[in-house]
Amino acid sequence: MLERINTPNDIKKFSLAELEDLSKEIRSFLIEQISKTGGHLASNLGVVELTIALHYVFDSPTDKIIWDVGHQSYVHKILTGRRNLFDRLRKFGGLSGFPKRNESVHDIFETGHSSTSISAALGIAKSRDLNNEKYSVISVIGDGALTGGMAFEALNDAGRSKTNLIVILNHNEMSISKNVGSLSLYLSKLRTDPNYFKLKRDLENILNLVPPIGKSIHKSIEKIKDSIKQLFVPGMFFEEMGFTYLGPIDGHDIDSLIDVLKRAKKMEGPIFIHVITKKGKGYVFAEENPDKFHSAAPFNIITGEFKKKNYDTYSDVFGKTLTDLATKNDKIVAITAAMPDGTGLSYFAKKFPNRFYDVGIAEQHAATFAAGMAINGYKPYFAVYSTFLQRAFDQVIHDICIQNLPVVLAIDRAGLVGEDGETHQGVFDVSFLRMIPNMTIMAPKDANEFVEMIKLSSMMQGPCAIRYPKGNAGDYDAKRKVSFKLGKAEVIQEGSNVAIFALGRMVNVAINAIDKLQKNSVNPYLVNLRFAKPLDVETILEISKKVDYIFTVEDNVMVGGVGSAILELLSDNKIYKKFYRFGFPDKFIEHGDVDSLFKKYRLDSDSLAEKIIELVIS
Ligand SMILES: Cc1ncc(C[n+]2csc(CCOP(=O)(O)OP(=O)(O)O)c2C)c(N)n1
Ligand SMILES: CC(=O)[C@@H](O)[C@H](O)COP(=O)(O)O
Ligand SMILES: [Mg+2]
Repeated sequence: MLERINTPNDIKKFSLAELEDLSKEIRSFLIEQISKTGGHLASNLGVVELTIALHYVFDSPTDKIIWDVGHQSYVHKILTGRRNLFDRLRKFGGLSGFPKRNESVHDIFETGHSSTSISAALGIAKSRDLNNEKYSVISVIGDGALTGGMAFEALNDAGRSKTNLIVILNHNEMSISKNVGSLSLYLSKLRTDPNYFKLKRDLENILNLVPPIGKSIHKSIEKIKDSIKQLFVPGMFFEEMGFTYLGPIDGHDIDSLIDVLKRAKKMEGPIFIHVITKKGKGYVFAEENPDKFHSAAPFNIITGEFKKKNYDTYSDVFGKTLTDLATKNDKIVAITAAMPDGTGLSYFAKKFPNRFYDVGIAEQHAATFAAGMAINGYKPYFAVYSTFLQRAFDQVIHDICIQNLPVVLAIDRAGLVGEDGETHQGVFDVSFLRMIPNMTIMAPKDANEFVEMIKLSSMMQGPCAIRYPKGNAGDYDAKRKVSFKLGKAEVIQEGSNVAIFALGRMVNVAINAIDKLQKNSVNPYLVNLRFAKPLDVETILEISKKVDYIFTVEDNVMVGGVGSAILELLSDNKIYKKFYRFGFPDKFIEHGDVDSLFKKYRLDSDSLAEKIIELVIS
């Protein structure tokens, strides 16, 4: 059947049985493809029927479907003519794993970070009304994404707006890990108690039988109705917020889904549809371990096994080291915004469940929550992906740094993350943290240094950030002591005439360029900066005075990065040398494997050496 689908119109004449067959075919296709490429399998398996029903009932792209986070948009991509591109899903130059407007007219709004879809949908709906146009606008949001503050801000605004808008909650009780929070408990209550739904219908029928006798009596009856509803009716929270609540609906029953979507399409005002799904549906290993198949590496379909990982990632090193430190320091607490596994904090959570906090997809709250704990004498570590820390920019300034609180930002996935692309590359943190007073920023060149940085951070009296990359941390010995001091760089190699100042992961890129440089008679000083703030002013100035050429290397955007910081320092000290910055340009970095991207942006060792040779020799 898939062969016959090139646009959503192609499914509109299908019978229910054909739609059900189609859902099976799509599931097999997803499992087959993602087992080879990797990708967000479990979330997509969970929305197969919902996506089919949406495209069956609505007319995309006239009707606008907006996917929150967008990691579950693969089925939508299959139905909108992109099936043949799945061999290159998330590969360099291939199909994106998220909605992209330049990929298809059916991708209405670009996403990647969570909890934005209701705001975007409301904006589109409001502007549609200003234009006197008629079409449906639908936001599809997961229960995990619904824990994000923006989603509440948007519900709050949309509910009183009376605007025609449909919000579909895809409720599977999972974020990446088990979903958390009181709203999640409330939703689960609605999901698991079938009496609620029946009671709602019965109650409404009974209450509607009460005849409106006289204006004031009518008012009193309405009040009584409201109080009774308040006590018993499911979805009352959403109803009270101004939405018409429909549900809960079995999200794997296409017939019911089509029915409810058709009803919603005809209704006025904001509608909230509560759809119950199973994350990983239809693939036993993903159903049993939805977290492992959330952002899955390639796997064996028959056994459900991933290639064995025989190394520690930086996240593992972080999780293990912090757990170690916390055994000796009972003030250490750990915070995540819905990423306990990705950040390595699951080690900590297992050993210290009472000192571990998963606050949901709520980075802003997490940062200020950390500040609150610090006020009371605790030492909070907020472990967060670089890209998601962007959400908490003001909280870092206003709640942590102004009060100079000893919160540690453990910034995972700093620099390129690769396959997730523009929305996820962690290439801005040095720039946006560097300008904040009181902030210290470190970046390790390897795991041994990383362990020292974590230890140092546990003793710091003010805010600090450690940024480290995704992936293999290489060999390390947690017990090996690295000579290390706050604000001091490491001079790896003495040289003449040329200096290279490199930060974090890029130090090794520079080390690997040395051979080629020396073969071409370029003998540089090589400095591992370790600190992007405060800079090691003494070492940088001393070496800079001795050379004619200065190169800085970082895996951050060049705008405002550590290269800019050194340039400012030299200028302030009236040292004017030939200066060249290696880093990411002033553009968003697309998806692809990290090696290809480093090559494209000429940040691999060969490109580095070639450029330096070109500038110094010619
Ligand atoms: C601001 C932000 N923080 C964290 C993430 C990482 N993240 C991606 S998907 C996800 C869980 C989403 O859960 P849900 O919305 O319920 O979708 P499901 O995968 O269950 O279908 C998380 C935490 C993100 N994309 N954006
Ligand atoms: C969609 C999203 O934001 C996450 O699922 C992210 O893709 C996870 O990235 P990692 O695979 O690096 O943990
Ligand atoms: Mg979910």
